[in-house]
Amino acid sequence: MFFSPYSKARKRLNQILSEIIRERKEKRLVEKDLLGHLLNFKDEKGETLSEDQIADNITEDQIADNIIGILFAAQDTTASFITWILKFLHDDPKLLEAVKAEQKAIYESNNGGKERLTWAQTRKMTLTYRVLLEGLRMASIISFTFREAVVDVEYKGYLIPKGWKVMPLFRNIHHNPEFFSDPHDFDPSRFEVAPKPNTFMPFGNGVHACPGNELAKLEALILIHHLVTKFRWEVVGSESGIQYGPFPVPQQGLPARFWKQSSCP
Ligand code: HEM
Repeated sequence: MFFSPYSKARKRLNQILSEIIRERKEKRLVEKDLLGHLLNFKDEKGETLSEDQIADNITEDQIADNIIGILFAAQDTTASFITWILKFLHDDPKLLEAVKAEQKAIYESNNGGKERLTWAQTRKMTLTYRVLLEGLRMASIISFTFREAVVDVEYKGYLIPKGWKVMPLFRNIHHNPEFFSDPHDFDPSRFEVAPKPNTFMPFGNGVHACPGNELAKLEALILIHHLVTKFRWEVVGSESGIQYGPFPVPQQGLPARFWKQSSCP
């Protein structure tokens, strides 16, 4: 059961958050972060989520729940995504060289990294961006989601009655050769052409699509920029296969050694 260590960690996170909430309330601290927004949220009657004395614990639990939900949604997904990108680049030295060349040109135009990487530059990382999209397709970090049919739906001759749960399998869609030729090959060039609508949904779709979509890709672009311009890395003892915990990562993780460019052997 992969849930038990998570339950323990969750309890600990709940405690940490309760302490932070208590401290902020005692000191009347108004922070502008997510917790601050939830603590100071006012409904249409002007009441905050945590003002209601009777339901105080419930609302605090709900606030903690939301924070932990976002930590969970944001942290391990992005870590898993970046791990796969490093593996795919490591496994394809030619592609890695091409990505390095793209990033080196930006690095040089920033006076050898002395000036900061800009937002505009992150918008021009064409090849690196395609590597990210292909990584998201191949790894399909979130393999599926749940929805409920709110009305009777007829789909390809089948009736999905109102109230039935539906489970779209992103991984299967992303690995379907009808939509992506040779789907098990890592080939960023396939994204030179936009995929057909609703065939590429690494961040889901509709009202509950991932709000962290752009943030996760931006983090990966920034990390790759610094990594390939300043470091070299070598995977040690890589094994083929996928391990779920619950998000997919390469079997046994991706043990790797990193060197700063100046001290490369
Ligand atoms: C590579 C990284 C990420 C992947 C692959 C990913 C993927 C997804 C997917 C597939 C969903 C479900 C959408 C649906 O059911 O249709 C989702 C939901 C969500 N994600 Fe992400 N996500 C990533 C990073 C992030 C980050 C960085 C954040 C926050 C900073 C975040 C916050 C959320 C939240 C709050 C939801 C729930 C949205 C809702 O139910 O309305 N995710 N994500």
